[in-house]
Amino acid sequence: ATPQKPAVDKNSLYQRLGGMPAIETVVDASIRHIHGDLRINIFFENTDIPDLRRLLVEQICAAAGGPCTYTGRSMEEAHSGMNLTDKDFDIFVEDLIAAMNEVQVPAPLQQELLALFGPMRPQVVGQ
Ligand code: HEM
Repeated sequence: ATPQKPAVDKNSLYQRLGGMPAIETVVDASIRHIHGDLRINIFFENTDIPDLRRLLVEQICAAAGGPCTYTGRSMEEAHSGMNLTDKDFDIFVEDLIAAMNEVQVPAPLQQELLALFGPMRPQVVGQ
């Protein structure tokens, strides 16, 4: 019989990161770093953080090849009216890296994750 296709590719970034628990750990640490960062935390003052957490987990899980569907808004819509700059984006990425270092994501996997989000810069900045 033909083996059934697995729902989640065993070699996906999702699997190599450590699945859902690992993604939740990364998102929680990232939110902590961003929230503690006086340079950008003002943007989040009216944000429902549990909501943002859920959407970030979905988005990273889906982008990494995991069994999730992102149910949030487009990046343009989510960041519209914020007028984010390249500098803001760089600070955000800096906080993500600090978070991934803290929870000990191996450097090569960090690079893979950042490669998924780097290309979103034009959809996030200047909206
Ligand atoms: C690639 C980089 C980024 C990704 C992947 C990302 C992802 C997201 C996601 C998934 C949401 C929720 C969408 C929704 O509400 O439907 C969101 C919202 C938000 N993002 Fe980002 N984001 C990025 C960069 C940034 C940066 C650089 C800032 C500010 C420095 C920022 C500030 C915010 C804020 C304040 C919200 C909440 C909006 C609200 O309260 O309605 N984001 N982001």
